Amino acid sequence: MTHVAMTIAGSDSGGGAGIQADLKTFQELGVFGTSALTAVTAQNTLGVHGVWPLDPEAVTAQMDAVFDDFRVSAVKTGMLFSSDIIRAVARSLEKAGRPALIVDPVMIAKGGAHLLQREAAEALVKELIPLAAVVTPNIPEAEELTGTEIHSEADMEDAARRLLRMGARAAIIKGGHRTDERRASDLYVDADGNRMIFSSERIATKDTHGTGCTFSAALTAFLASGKELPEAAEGAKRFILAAIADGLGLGAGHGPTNHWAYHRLGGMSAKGGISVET
Ligand SMILES: Nc1ncnc2c1ncn2[C@@H]1O[C@H](COP(=O)(O)OP(=O)(O)OP(=O)(O)O)[C@@H](O)[C@H]1O
Ligand SMILES: Cc1ncc(COP(=O)(O)O)c(N)n1
Repeated sequence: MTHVAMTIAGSDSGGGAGIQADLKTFQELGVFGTSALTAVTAQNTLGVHGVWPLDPEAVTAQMDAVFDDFRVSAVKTGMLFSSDIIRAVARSLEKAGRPALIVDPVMIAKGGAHLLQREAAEALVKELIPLAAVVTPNIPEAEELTGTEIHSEADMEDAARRLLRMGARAAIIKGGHRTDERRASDLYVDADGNRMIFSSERIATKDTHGTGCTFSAALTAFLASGKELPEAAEGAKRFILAAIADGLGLGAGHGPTNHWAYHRLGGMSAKGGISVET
């Protein structure tokens, strides 16, 4: 059976993040990728050089066209840019019968460019988080969404539980930004009472452009192909670890990760590197 996933995200001309990272990741994991583009960015490993959002109507039309013709098993959101686009996305998802939704609340690119307008964080909380099977913020995004400061694992758990209270069925706070920590550890909680830490060694590299997009796309692909949370989260952690560890050395700035590394290393059978703590 062919599983179909959808990404609703911005285009990264540099190919390491956004819709390009998502579709490459879906393909690597054997899931047919469809998409709704929200914005075009002119971007390379050195930064974001321009952002052109699409009309919300164009986002709705893309989503409706796909939903009218395909059985989509899981949908992820990435860069949504404005509250108008967020509202359009939420309406289309409702119309489509609320498919399994992975919300990656993309806000600011590494170089500081705003991929979500400041005032749109509220729309994310009101319109999309309540529809989410899982929400996957990094530390600054979790702080912004929950109005808390995160300095420790306990702070990560508190923020994750706040996201559950906002209506998400599960939350993963990604620890990539805690560069003072020796390991890269992500905290998972869900509404069924599970709490886990997925952790790996922290690879010393500057090539981490698109790690968040790639992680959430892998999570989406595993969910689309029938895995349950939290097993899908463990798979996504393995995928991103392989992609970071087997870097490509492209570009002069923060280079992309290697989307084909996981497959090449033998997929889920490549057990090394990850620890799961409950
Ligand atoms: N240097 C690293 N070594 C190993 N794993 C990492 C490293 N940096 C990030 N990760 C992992 O990559 C995934 C994405 O995490 P991160 O917190 O970097 O997301 P993000 O901030 O959304 O991405 P980006 O910084 O590219 O915007 C998480 O599973 C995180 O633990
Ligand atoms: C179009 C687009 N979407 C998202 C990100 C952030 O990417 P990430 O947080 O995965 O590095 C990006 N740089 N560009």
